[in-house]
Amino acid sequence: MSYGYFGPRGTFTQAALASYLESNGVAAELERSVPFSTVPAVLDAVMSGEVDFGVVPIENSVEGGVSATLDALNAREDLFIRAEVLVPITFVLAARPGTPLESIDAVGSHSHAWAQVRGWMSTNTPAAQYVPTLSTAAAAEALASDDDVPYQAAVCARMAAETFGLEVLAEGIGDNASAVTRFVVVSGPGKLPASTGADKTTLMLFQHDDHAGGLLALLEQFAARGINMTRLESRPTGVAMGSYCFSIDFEGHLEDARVAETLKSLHRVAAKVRFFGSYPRADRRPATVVPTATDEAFVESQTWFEMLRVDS
Ligand SMILES: O=C(O)C(=O)C[C@]1(C(=O)O)C=C[C@@H](O)C=C1
Repeated sequence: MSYGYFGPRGTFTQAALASYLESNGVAAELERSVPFSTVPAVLDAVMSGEVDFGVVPIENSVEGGVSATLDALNAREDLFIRAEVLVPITFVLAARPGTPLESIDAVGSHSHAWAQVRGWMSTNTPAAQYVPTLSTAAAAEALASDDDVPYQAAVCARMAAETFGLEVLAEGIGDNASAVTRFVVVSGPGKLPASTGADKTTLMLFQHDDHAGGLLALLEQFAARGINMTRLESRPTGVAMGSYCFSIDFEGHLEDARVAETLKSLHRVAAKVRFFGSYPRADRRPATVVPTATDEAFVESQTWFEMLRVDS
């Protein structure tokens, strides 16, 4: 199997891939994995078959959904999430060896990373301008190799600073010490990972039109079948101002009766349902299923219904 990730070397995404490979007993595959400089490039490589799996960030506990990933997944057909990985995010401020903190007037990093260190930066380098880069590690790589970069420091992972020979000026600079980013392992069509009892499913829902109660009509399908959602985000469809679709993660697997029933109902109610897969939860936390939403409860109600036909 071959793996691509949002690179270059030293991104948090590479750390997520390393953790995924290790937990699957194939840590050595990291050496052969291929970095791509943007999320769309990772997904294109999966679609073209250049790599079998791609790893991209999808959600951060401080900044929320990674729009670049949600939109890029949406813009491509036949991509499915096969696994998720959680990585604790600890940022360092790195610079070329010998750079004094006081001399820094511009800092490069990924926009998601910058948003997570804003407080520390405004206290410790109040004059520093932000320069956006493609990833945290891209900021570190360019700083180490290019004399013309318009910044003197990068916000990145310690691994990126070490990989590119930068000095760590400060560490643990995130405003929220418990920040976590969730990454997903994506592949083309294939076998759905087996149900484990601790799974998540990801969908994108499209409405027929914008009307009062439109989102409620979609959401009540989940509520009525006892399904707990873990993320809900609206994204512009790009068709017209005010036209939105909804990206949703929820507890459960396609093989669970309550999920199957919900999907069938959503197919009736929504203009379009994109199914991005069911996969094991990284934290292995079992789904909360109320007694009225278990597989047995659904089988029992189906049996009752069949009996009505026979007995009446
Ligand atoms: O730039 C990186 O290192 C990434 O892996 C991307 C990314 C993100 O998109 O959220 C991942 C984790 C951090 O929260 C900051 C940046």
